[in-house]
Amino acid sequence: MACPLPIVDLDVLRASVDSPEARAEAVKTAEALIEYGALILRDSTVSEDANERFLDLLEDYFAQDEARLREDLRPEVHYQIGVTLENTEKPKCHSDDACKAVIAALDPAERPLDLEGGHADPKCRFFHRMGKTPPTTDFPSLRMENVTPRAFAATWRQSMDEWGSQIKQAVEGVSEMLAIGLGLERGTFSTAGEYGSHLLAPTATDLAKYGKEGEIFAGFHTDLNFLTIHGRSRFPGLHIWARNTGKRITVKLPPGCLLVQAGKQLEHYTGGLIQAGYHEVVCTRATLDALERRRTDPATAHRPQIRISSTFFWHLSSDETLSPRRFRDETRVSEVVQRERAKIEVAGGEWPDDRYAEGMKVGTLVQEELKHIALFAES
Ligand SMILES: O=C(O)CCC(=O)C(=O)O
Ligand SMILES: [Fe+2]
Repeated sequence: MACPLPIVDLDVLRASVDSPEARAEAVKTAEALIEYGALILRDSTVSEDANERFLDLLEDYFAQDEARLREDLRPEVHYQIGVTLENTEKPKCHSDDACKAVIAALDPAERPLDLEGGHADPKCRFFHRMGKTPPTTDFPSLRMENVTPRAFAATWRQSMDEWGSQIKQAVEGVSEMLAIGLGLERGTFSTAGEYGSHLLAPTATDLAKYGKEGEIFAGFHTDLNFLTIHGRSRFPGLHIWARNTGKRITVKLPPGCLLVQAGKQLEHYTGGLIQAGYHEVVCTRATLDALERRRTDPATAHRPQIRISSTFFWHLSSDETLSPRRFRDETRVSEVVQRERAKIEVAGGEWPDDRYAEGMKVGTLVQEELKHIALFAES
């Protein structure tokens, strides 16, 4: 299916938060996340050149020898900083009956590529933390210094922070538009995420090794954070599923645009009004065409054949308490929320008020989810 995702313009909100146009963009943001679990974002403060520089840096980093990459592994903190190598992170569906049921309910032609093999993903990752340290916390293991790779010591931090802070600001803008669109105070989510353990989290897939049509780079999954934002990748392959249509959507980002997706923290916060979006990354014909262009263009032929995603995971603060009941109470007069409730009721369904635990801390949710994806070793 071609890309039907709504395009939301953050510049409109920045120009004047009280204008009718800003209000319309805010409603569009909430509706897009309810309907598709994703949206395309325009934000003129995010520079495409900065994304390109970031992609170049990460290609060079992941082109290093494995021995050099291993210096940056931190399994003792569940890989939550530094590098994760290929075949470590597992797509959550392996260990989750609810996820398997989602796949079973899809039309066979719209299902993700087969996960039955139970393999971990061939993608690698680098985690660079971008959160503020909370003054007190029940989750002290989150206080960690970032890893600076040896060969890039002079410039790494500055380069990561340059791109990371641009997309962090963009995704915080989306959290504000979402709050307004849901009828909440503008700062509801941005304040709840003030001490979030935000992560710049690019993935890297070796296309020389895994560039075969049908290869799964990242198996069908949802993200465990609140909102995910991605800059453009040089290689297509990301598919998402909208909750209501059950159709696989091939994501095509127009130049200068970003992709935003809903994660598990947002799903829990809203008691399931917004659901974390399922997605996968696979090697398609289009991925291989992009690889062929890269191999044959003299300007890029010498560059590493590695697919980098410029991904950022925006979190709520770990000590924040999730209360779907409070959300329900605070949105009783929200037009968007009530319209959605009515739709569910007309369809004979019920609002899933008690499916999500009341009073769970965000940090606990994260730890539960990390166990599912094989990164959280019990100690
Ligand atoms: O590689 C991508 O484009 C997205 C990766 C992804 O889904 C993730 O990192 O959670
Ligand atoms: Fe993801």
